[in-house]
Amino acid sequence: MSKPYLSIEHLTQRFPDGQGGTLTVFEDATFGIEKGEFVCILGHSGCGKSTIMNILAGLAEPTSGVVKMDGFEVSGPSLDRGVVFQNYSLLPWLSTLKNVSFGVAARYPKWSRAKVLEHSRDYLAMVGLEGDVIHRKPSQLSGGMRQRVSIARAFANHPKLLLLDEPFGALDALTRGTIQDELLKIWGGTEQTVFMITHDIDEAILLADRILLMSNGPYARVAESVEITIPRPRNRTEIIEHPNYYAIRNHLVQFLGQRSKALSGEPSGGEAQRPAPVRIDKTAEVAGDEPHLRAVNL
Ligand SMILES: Nc1ncnc2c1ncn2[C@@H]1O[C@H](COP(=O)(O)OP(=O)(O)OP(=O)(O)O)[C@@H](O)[C@H]1O
Repeated sequence: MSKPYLSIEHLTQRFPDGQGGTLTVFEDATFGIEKGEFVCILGHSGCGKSTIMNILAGLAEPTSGVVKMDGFEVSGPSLDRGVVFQNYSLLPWLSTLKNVSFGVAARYPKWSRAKVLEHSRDYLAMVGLEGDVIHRKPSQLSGGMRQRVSIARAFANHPKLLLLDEPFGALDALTRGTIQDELLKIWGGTEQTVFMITHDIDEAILLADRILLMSNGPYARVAESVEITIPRPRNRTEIIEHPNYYAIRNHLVQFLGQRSKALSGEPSGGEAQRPAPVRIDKTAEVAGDEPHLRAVNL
């Protein structure tokens, strides 16, 4: 079997627990992501989602295990991997426009200055930032605006892998909806692979091809990989009418409410810990087709 585009193998992270002992956040986590896939990860606070993302970004080293992208081991940050953090991490001494354009200029060194600026402006406009505001420094923007700059900066670089850590958390519902739609549009028109942390179940169902479910730490696991069996294009008002919507949603809620606790706390014993695939498809049942309801209950 060929390896997935992004391959996470035996990933283990331990930290000193502050009391002379060791905290094992996760151990031998093993999963893959295909090129062009949109994958969301859900799990309770502290299970290790940001730790996984930092490792995928090349910003942190795991205790052991490897991450390979396109066959090459990830080590250190790269323009191929774009990151949007919860805390937006903009450069405070640069204007909004320059916060975006400096990355674009690095990504496309042959572009003229005018082209770099035009491209950067287009991406800022896409997240609703136009006019005078793009010449302001980050400190002169609201939290939601800063978050939008950070999103524009990551998207404008067309990274092969887009890593999003709760990117819409600071946004009001309306802006959030608009930017989710923009994200889907950008992603749909490219071969970009997206890995996104969110705490919002409905957002995950709207956006993802697959949702990875993490059990609680310590010894957290990427326990399930739930396929979102709802065709695209998806629309936030119509998606809830789809026969699979509530079946999938209930499965996710049940996992986060109950099984995430029950599954936590077991050392791996050195075995690769792979998520169980879950496919819930009520439409196949209705059609009287062969049964496709394969929800795996561990
Ligand atoms: N540098 C560090 N040193 C010690 N412990 C750490 C360090 N970084 C993270 N941790 C611990 O690792 C665990 C996982 O943290 P992480 O931030 O990855 O969780 P998370 O799932 O992203 O949480 P949240 O949803 O709240 O952002 C937590 O128990 C945290 O306290």
